[in-house]
Amino acid sequence: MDPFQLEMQCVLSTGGEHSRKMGLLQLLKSQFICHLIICYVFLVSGLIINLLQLCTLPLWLLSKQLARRVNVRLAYCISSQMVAALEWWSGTECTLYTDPESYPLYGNENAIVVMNHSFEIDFLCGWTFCERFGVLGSSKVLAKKELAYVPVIGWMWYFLEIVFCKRRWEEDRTTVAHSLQNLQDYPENFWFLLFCEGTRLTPKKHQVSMQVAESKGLPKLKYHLLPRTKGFWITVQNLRGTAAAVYDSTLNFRNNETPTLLGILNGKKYHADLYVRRIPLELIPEDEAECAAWLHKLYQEKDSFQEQYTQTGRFPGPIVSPPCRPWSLINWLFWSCLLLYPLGLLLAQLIISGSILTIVTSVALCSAASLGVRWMIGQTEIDKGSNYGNKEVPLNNN
Ligand SMILES: CC/C=C\C/C=C\C/C=C\C/C=C\C/C=C\C/C=C/CCC(=O)SCCNC(=O)CCNC(=O)[C@H](O)C(C)(C)COP(=O)(O)OP(=O)(O)OC[C@H]1O[C@@H](n2cnc3c(N)ncnc32)[C@H](O)[C@@H]1OP(=O)(O)O
Ligand SMILES: CCCCCCCCCCCCCCCC(=O)OC[C@@H](O)COP(=O)(O)O
Repeated sequence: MDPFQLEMQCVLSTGGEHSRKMGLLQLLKSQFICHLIICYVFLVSGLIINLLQLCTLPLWLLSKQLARRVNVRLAYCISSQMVAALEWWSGTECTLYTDPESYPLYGNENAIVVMNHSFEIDFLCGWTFCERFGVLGSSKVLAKKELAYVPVIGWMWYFLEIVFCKRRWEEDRTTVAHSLQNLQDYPENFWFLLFCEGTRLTPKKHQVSMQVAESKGLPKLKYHLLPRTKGFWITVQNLRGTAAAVYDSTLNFRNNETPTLLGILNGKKYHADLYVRRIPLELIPEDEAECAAWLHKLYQEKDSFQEQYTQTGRFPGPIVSPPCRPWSLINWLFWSCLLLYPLGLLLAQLIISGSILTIVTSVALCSAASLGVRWMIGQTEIDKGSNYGNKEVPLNNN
C-alpha cells in the first residue's frame, strides 16, 4: 500500500470515529429542547434589551451621540446571537472573495452595501461579515415597514435609526430621505444594506420583473429581479459625503444549497460565498437617470458573476476571508447563563409545588412564546413572503 493510500485509509478510519461523533452532535442539534433553549435566550434577552433601549430615551435629550453608542452595543447583544447561531451552532462557512487592497478599508469607513436578495438567510450572512469587521451593532438597512413591528429585531432597529420604507415611492421619497440625512452625523462606522430588488427572488416575481425589463428595453437578468433604482439613487444622494463607497456584494451558496433559518436552528451547515467589489461613491453619477442606468449595468454585471459561479463554483478574484471572532459566542454564553439559571429554578419550583393551574398557565405561556418565535422565523421564509413585485404596477401609480 503506497503512502497515499495509507494516508487515506488513516483518514477514513479515524474519519469513521469522527463521523460517528459528528452524527451524535448533529442529532443533539436537531433536538427541539435545544431550539427551545436558543429561542428562549434570544426572546427573553431581546425583550430585556429592548426595555434597556427604551430606558435610553431620556439620554437622547442629554447626548444623542452617547445614546447612539449605547444602542449600538445593546443591539449587538441581539444580532450577535443570530450570528452565533450561524457561525458556531450551525458551523456555516462564509467565504469572502474581494480585492486585497480594499480589505483594510472594510469596517473602517461608512459604506452602502448593495446585495442580491435571493436567500432566506442572506441578511444573516451579511451580519456575519458585519461581525467580523466590527460593525455589527451599527449595521443598518432599508427595510420594509412591516419589519418594524417584529418584536426584538424590529424594535431594536427603531433605536438604531434604521430606515423603513412602505415600498410606495410617493411616500418613501421624503421619509427615506429624512431618515438617511439623520445618519449623516452617526458616531460609529456603519454599513447601510440595500436589497435593490426590493423583495426576495421567486420564479413568479422574476417573470413579472423580466416583462418590465422587456418593456423598458433593458437586458433580461437570469439570477436577479430588475433593481428598483429610485431607492438606490436617493440613498447615494443622501449619504454622499457620509459613506465613502458602495460595496457591491454578490452572494451564493455552494452545491445549490437553499439555506433557511430553521436549518440553522437545526445545526445544518451551509457554505456561503460572497463576492464584494468596493466602488468609491464618486464613481456613481449624481443625475437620477444616469444613476439608474449605472445600477442597471451593475446588476447586469452581478448576473454575470452568478453565471460564472454557476459554471465554476467560485466568484472572480482572490479569497480574503476574515476570521471568525469569539465575541458573538461569548455574548450568547453570557445571556444563557444569566437566563437559564432562573428558568431552572422556576421549573423546579413549578414541578415541586406548582398547582395544576400554574402548570397549565406556564405551558400556555411557553406555547404562545414558541408560536411567536415561529412567526418571527416565518418573516424570513420566502414562501410566506409579500405580494410586492408579483404584478407589474402601472407606471402612473408609482
Ligand atoms: C465586506 C462585506 C460586505 C458586505 C456585507 C453584506 C451585508 C452587510 C451589511 C449590512 C447588514 C445590515 C442588516 C442586515 C439585517 C437585516 C436585513 C433585513 C432585511 C430586510 C430588507 C427589506 O425589507 S427589503 C424590502 C425593502 N427595501 C427595498 O424595497 C429597497 C429597494 N426598493 C427601492 O429602493 C424602491 O425604489 C422604493 C422602496 C424606494 C420605492 O419602491 P416603489 O415600488 O414604490 O417604487 P419604484 O419606483 O422603486 O418601483 C417602480 C419602478 O420599478 C420598475 N419595476 C421593476 N420591476 C417591477 C415590477 N415587478 N413591478 C412594478 N414595477 C417594477 C417600474 O417600472 C418603475 O421603474 P421606474 O423606471 O419608473 O423607476
Ligand atoms: C438565535 C436564533 C433565534 C431564532 C429566532 C429569530 C427570529 C428573528 C427573525 C427576524 C428577522 C428579520 C429580518 C428579515 C429579513 C428579510 O428577509 O425580510 C424580507 C424582506 O427583505 C422582503 O420581504 P418580501 O417582500 O416578503 O420578500
